[in-house]
Amino acid sequence: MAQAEWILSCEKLTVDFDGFVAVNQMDFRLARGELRFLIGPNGAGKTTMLDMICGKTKPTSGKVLYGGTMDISRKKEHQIASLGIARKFQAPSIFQPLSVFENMELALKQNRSVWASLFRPTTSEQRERIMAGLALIGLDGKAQLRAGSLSHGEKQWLEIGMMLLQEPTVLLLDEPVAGMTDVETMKTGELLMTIKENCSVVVVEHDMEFVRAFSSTVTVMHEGSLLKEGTMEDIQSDQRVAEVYLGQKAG
Ligand SMILES: Nc1ncnc2c1ncn2[C@@H]1O[C@H](COP(=O)(O)OP(=O)(O)OP(=O)(O)O)[C@@H](O)[C@H]1O
Repeated sequence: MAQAEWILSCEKLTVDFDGFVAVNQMDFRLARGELRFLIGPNGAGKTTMLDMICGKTKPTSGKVLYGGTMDISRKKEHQIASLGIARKFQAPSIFQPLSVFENMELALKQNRSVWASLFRPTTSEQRERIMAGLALIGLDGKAQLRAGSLSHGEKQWLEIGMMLLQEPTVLLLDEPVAGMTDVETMKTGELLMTIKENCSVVVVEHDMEFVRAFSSTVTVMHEGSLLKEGTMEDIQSDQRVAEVYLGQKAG
């Protein structure tokens, strides 16, 4: 694949936390329009990889190329976010007392202060974008409900919907289905399959049923390094993966 087709390419990415090498010479490439799952046992370095991509943690060495050419590994977190790399953490950061619609309004006007944007009238074009976003995440029928009254899964979807209003190019998700019901988990997978048409997605995940159902390529990390990359079938039939990860889970 030509370099420009990789929306992200991490090359020999390494971070050393005072002598503890959490990620070690990690190569990771993400194609445009791809939904990639990043798995591995606890402490493998998955979250740290996302932290380095979004600028929360600075790599000790190696680089992250965005769009094939731009080295973003020394850029600040807000600069990386404004380039279109969005990071969602496990706990949803929504405004519980506000309605679902108001949360979306705030996200749309994110570059202004919370109070200023609340009192600025929403245009009909913005209203349409919000309703289209709510339809995508399945919350169009709940626009006027208080966000705090939503189920755990619905809150996660709302946060994803809010992030999508910023039209990111890459979405980084850390265990998005943790704590969800089976039905919510499947709906989330379907949502991600739709999202990836316009935005590449990286999902750090422990839920193997979820990964099996929605993955094409899976990246396995172990002790900070790449252990294996391939389809779920490739991963499951790999002896080393069984030993370090699936074997650990099974036994
Ligand atoms: N800021 C830090 N300082 C020191 N050590 C850190 C720091 N951040 C992470 N680590 C260590 O780096 C290793 C990798 O952590 P990381 O959270 O990336 O793993 P993970 O694969 O996401 O694990 P889990 O699946 O349990 O979330 C762990 O041993 C962790 O304790």
